[in-house]
Amino acid sequence: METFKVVETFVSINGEGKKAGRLAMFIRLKGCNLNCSYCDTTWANKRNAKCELLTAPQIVERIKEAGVELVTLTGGEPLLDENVSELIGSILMMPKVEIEIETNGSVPIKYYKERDNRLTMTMDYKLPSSNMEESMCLENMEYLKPWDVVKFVIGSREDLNRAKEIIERFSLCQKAIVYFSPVFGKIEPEEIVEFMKENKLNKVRFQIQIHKVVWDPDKTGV
Ligand SMILES: C[S@@+](CC[C@H](N)C(=O)[O-])C[C@H]1O[C@@H](n2cnc3c(N)ncnc32)[C@H](O)[C@@H]1O
Ligand SMILES: Nc1nc2[nH]cc(C(=O)O)c2c(=O)[nH]1
Ligand code: SF4
Ligand SMILES: [Mg+2]
Repeated sequence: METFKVVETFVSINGEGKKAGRLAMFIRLKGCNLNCSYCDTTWANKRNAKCELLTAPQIVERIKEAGVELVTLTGGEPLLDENVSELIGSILMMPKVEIEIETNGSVPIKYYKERDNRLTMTMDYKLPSSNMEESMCLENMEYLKPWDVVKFVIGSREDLNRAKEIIERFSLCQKAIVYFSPVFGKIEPEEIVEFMKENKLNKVRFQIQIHKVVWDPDKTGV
């Protein structure tokens, strides 16, 4: 049976996205195809990162034991694993369980177009300060569902202007739920709110990663 490279599993409150504040079981898969300037999980992307090789039924068992109703599949980049749809299918077999996938915007999401709102894509659009913008898969914008999230993680004024451009170019606020969030500690959060006010971004939601306020920002497993 296929196995998945799991660098950590833990239960915490979800600190990001539209399900923020709710208890969630986090499944973090190893490895990433990007190298964002601000990445807070570079340890999980290293070739020699320690991981467990777990089958889909083993992961499902962990979720059942934890007794949570929300699963956040993250990484690294979770959609890089060629068998990930098998894992997603197994998790969705559990009645009541919802799954949210944190994906970096560079991997096609069109393969998941037959889905309902128990499967949410929380997709980044990587802005100039990440140094990864050229890797974005723009075709993904056509496969967003109304319950999906597009997240702009902002580190500079240039990022703010670019985010606005992209929102307009792809009518993103009509297609999905849009968030602006600061690169932690890199930009005054107030500057983002001022930009939203100046530009009347009524449909954009502002968010700060909750877990970095509750715990030490460098702590893993929370
Ligand atoms: C660690 S990534 C893993 C999932 C996927 N690789 C991605 O980038 O979406 C999860 C989320 O954390 C965000 N993130 C990473 N480092 C951050 C930082 N220093 N400040 C704010 N958000 C950060 C990413 O932009 C992404 O939205
Ligand atoms: N509490 C908590 N919430 C999160 N939401 C998304 C996370 C991620 O690393 O993808 C994350 C995380 O690492 N911790
Ligand atoms: S895509 Fe996600 S995991 Fe990969 S380097 Fe960027 S923030 Fe980190
Ligand atoms: Mg995180």
